Amino acid sequence: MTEAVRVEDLSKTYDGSVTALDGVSAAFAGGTFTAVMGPSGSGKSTLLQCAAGLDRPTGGRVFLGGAELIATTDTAITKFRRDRVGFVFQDYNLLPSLTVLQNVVLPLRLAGRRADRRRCRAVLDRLGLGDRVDDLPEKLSGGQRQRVAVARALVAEPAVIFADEPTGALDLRSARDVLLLLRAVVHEHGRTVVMVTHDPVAASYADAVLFLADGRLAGSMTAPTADAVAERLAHLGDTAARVSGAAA
Ligand SMILES: Nc1ncnc2c1ncn2[C@@H]1O[C@H](COP(=O)(O)OP(=O)(O)OP(=O)(O)O)[C@@H](O)[C@H]1O
Repeated sequence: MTEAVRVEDLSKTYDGSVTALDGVSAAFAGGTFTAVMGPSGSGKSTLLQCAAGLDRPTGGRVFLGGAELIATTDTAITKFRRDRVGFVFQDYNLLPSLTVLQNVVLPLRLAGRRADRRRCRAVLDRLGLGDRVDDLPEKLSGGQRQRVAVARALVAEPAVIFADEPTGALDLRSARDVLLLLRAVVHEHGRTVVMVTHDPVAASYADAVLFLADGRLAGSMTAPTADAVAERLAHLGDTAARVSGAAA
C-alpha cells in the first residue's frame, strides 16, 4: 500500500514556551480513513496544520504523496499544498459571494490547473448537490455546505484530505451523512482522509484512530467502536490530568 502522509519526529513550540507537538511520528497509508483524537490542547489541530503545510513545524519532517514538504518560501509551500492537500474545516470556509460550482472550481483555478467544470459538476452530482450548483452557500443547510467543502477538497485529486472537526457544527443526521460521504470517498474512490474529531461516534466511521496526549502519540486503535474509543479517551484524560496535577 502506498503511503499518503508521513510525519517524522514532528515538533511545534509556540512563543518558545508552549509545546503543542513533541516528537510525533506517524504514517497514513493511501486509501485509509484515520481519526485523530485526544484531550483538548493535546495537539490534534497543530498536527493537522503542520502535516498540511498550513503551519510550520519547529522540527521534524513531513512527506505528502512521497515528496517532502520543505519549508523554502511561503509561495513554494502554498503550491505544494495546493497540488497535494485537500482541507475540510468545521466552518466550511466557502466563499459567500461565489456559487457552489465556483467554490468547487476555485482550488483548481488557484493551482493554475484546467478547471474542468463538467467534472466538477459530476462530483457535485455524485454528492447529491447536482441541482444546487448555481446557488450561493447561504441558501444551503450546514450539511449541504459541508458536502460542497468535501467536493472542493476532492476535485484537485489530492494525496490526502485533512478534515478538522468536519461534523462539529452539524446536527446528528447531517453529521452522519458527511461521515458516510468521507467513508465512501476513501473506500469507493481510494482517497485518504485524516480527520480530527472530539466525537467517538464520528471516530467509529474511520478505519483507525490515533490518540494524542500532551503533544505526543498515546496509542492507536483499529476497527474502532464508539464505546471503545470513549473508554480509551477517558483514560487518556486521566493520564493528562495526573501529569498536569503532578506538575502543578
Ligand atoms: N497559535 C498559537 N499560539 C500559541 N499557542 C497555541 C497556538 N495554537 C495552539 N496553541 C497551543 O498548542 C497546544 C495544542 O493546541 P491544538 O489546538 O493543536 O490542540 P487540540 O488538541 O487541537 O485542541 P482542541 O481539541 O481544544 O481543539 C495548546 O496548548 C494550545 O493552547
